[in-house]
Formats: sequence, structure tokens, C-alpha cells
Amino acid sequence: MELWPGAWTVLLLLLLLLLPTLWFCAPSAKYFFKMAFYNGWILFLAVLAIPVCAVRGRNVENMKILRLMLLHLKYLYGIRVEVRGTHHFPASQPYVVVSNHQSSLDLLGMMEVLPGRCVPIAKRELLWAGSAGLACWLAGVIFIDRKRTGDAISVMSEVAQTLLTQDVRVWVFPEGTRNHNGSMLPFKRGAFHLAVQAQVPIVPIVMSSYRDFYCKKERRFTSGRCQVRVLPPVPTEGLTPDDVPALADGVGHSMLTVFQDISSDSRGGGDCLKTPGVAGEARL
Ligand SMILES: CCCCCCCCCCCCCCC(=O)SCCNC(=O)CCNC(=O)[C@H](O)C(C)(C)COP(=O)(O)OP(=O)(O)OC[C@H]1O[C@@H](n2cnc3c(N)ncnc32)[C@H](O)[C@@H]1OP(=O)(O)O
Ligand SMILES: CCCCCCCC/C=C\CCCCCCCC(=O)OC[C@@H](O)COP(=O)(O)O
Repeated sequence: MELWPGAWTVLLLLLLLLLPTLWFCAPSAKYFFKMAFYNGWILFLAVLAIPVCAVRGRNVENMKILRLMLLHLKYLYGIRVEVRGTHHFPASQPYVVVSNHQSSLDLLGMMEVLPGRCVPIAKRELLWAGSAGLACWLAGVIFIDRKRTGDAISVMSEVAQTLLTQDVRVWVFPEGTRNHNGSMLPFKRGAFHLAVQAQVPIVPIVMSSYRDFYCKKERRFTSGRCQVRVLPPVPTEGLTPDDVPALADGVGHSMLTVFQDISSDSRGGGDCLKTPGVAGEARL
């Protein structure tokens, strides 16, 4: 059959239109697009935040500005964040928040419950993440060099003083790194030493597994639901450094139990198929 010469052009144009549509509809392409947009959007928001924060200089109060600018992310990504237990936050005193760390998406849950005058402890590399690094610095985020244990420990010791003298709270991810395996890694003890040194309570926060909507290994990122539980504060008054291992293990164990409980209705897949808690149970 002879085709009208213009038909080839029309077919080619249709193909050109169809290919990107297919590409964007493929789940893994969607995953890359959504993650790229997530990081790009945060970098863009940080550009807007910098001049506003710079007016006050480096100040923990700037964290409120970052929080307000990031709260809409959950709507953009169709993630329903359900929070429980915020009444457990001690009213007006310094404390150390510890929470599990699955992905950079933790920012969604974190911003949902972030208390006033609370700054995260972050790896030093984040400082070099362009506008986001500068915005974090302006908001008083505390940076540690994970490759130099001694330096990281002395920063944490300084933080113990700052907690008390400047009435701030800190947010630590005691796993020390993102953990995509659907469970929790063994806890590092820095946060617990910090709380014991400052003699302030520890407030554990657990975010449920993301596996029903997010799996890095499978390149899957859809809309979904995440639960954030603020647990009762754990006092450290009268504890000494010798008590830190038991304290860290105890808090880790309670968090793991809650993590398993609130993640149990999630579906699985690949590494994300693992029963929540399997890796953690072996180690905590
Ligand atoms: C518009 C929008 C703009 C963008 C907005 C974005 C805003 C939000 C930013 C959020 C950023 C969040 C980023 C998250 C991260 O970066 S997580 C990674 C960094 N965090 C951590 O690593 C914290 C957890 N780690 C620890 O607590 C570690 O213990 C650490 C202190 C870092 C040291 O680690 P490491 O070198 O691996 O050593 P060990 O843990 O093995 O510790 C060695 C021994 O030292 C003892 N120890 C630890 N701390 C202390 C201390 N303070 N005092 C005394 N002793 C300490 C520890 O117990 C070990 O001894 P034992 O084995 O117990 O005998
Ligand atoms: C609570 C998550 C905070 C996310 C901050 C998002 C900022 C995104 C802006 C720019 C993108 C480039 C920087 C990406 C940095 C991602 C931050 C992050 O999640 O930290 C990871 C850290 O914990 C542990 O690092 P590793 O898992 O050991 O490598």
C-alpha cells in the first residue's frame, strides 16, 4: 500500500509524542523523575529561603521558615502523613529527638512534627549541597564529619552545652545513614551520650515503612500513607556514660517494636518485601 508522503511526517510526530508519554508512564521513569524533581524543588525552595533566613543570620529560628516552605511536599507527592503522640513532646525544655532514617523522604515526616527550636544533626557533606546546604547552615543545622569520630564526638559534646545554654532541641538519626531495607540499623550511641551529658530526655519518633509507596531498589514511587509516632520521652536524669549502651538498646528496641507495629499493614516487594524488623531484630 502506497502512503501519502505527508503521512510519514505525521506518523513520526505521533511517535515522538508517544515515546516521552510512554517514558513518563513507566514506573521506573516516574521514580527517577519524581526523585529528581524532589531534590530540584528543594534546591529551588532553598534559593528562596536563603535571603529570608539571611536577615537573621545563622539562627535556629530559621528552621521554622524551612519547615513552612517544605510542608506542602506531602500534597505534591500524594503522601498522607498521619501523626500521633505529639503530646509527648516535653513542653519547654531541651531534649534529644531520635528517629529512624529510611530516605531523604524522611523530610516529609520530620517537617510535620518538628518542634520549635529544634535542629537536625547532619553529615558534613550536606553543607556542600548547594543552596540546600547554605539554607541548612543558616537554620543552625549541626554538621558532623562521620569520617572523623573524634571530631564528631567533640561536636556532639559542644552540642550538649548548647542544648542547655541556648535552650535548643536536636534531632538525630541514630542509624547514622539512610536505610532502605525495610527495617532499622543498629543504633550508634552519639545521641544517647549527648542526652546523658546534658541530662535531658530522649524523645523517640518512629516513621512507618515507606514500602507501600516507595522502594529505591524497585524504582517504585507512588502515592501512599506514612504514620509518624512520637513516643513518650525517656528520662536520662542520674544516668552516666556507663548506662549509654543499655539506654540506646532499650530505646532502639521500643522503636523497632513500634516500627513493626505501624508498618505491618504495608505491602512488600523486592528488598522492600522483607518483613519489617528482620534486620533490626538481629542487631538491636
Ligand atoms: C528550603 C529547604 C532547604 C533544605 C532543608 C533541609 C533541612 C533538613 C536537613 C536534615 C538533614 C538530615 C540529615 C541526616 C544525616 O545526615 S544522618 C547522618 C549523620 N548523623 C549521624 O551520624 C548521627 C548518628 N551518629 C552518631 O551518633 C555517631 O555515634 C557519631 C557521633 C557520629 C560517631 O560515629 P562513628 O564515627 O561511626 O563512631 P561510633 O558511633 O562507633 O562511636 C565510637 C565510640 O564513641 C562513643 N561515642 C559516640 N558519641 C560519643 C559522645 N558524644 N561522647 C562520648 N562517647 C561517644 C560511642 O559510644 C563508641 O564507643 P563504644 O563503641 O560505645 O564503646
Ligand atoms: C531527612 C532528610 C533530609 C533531606 C534533605 C534534602 C535536601 C535535598 C536537597 C538537595 C539534594 C542534594 C543533597 C541530598 C542530601 C540528602 C540528605 C540525606 O538524606 O542525608 C543522608 C544522610 O542522612 C545519610 O547519608 P547516607 O545515607 O549515608 O549517604
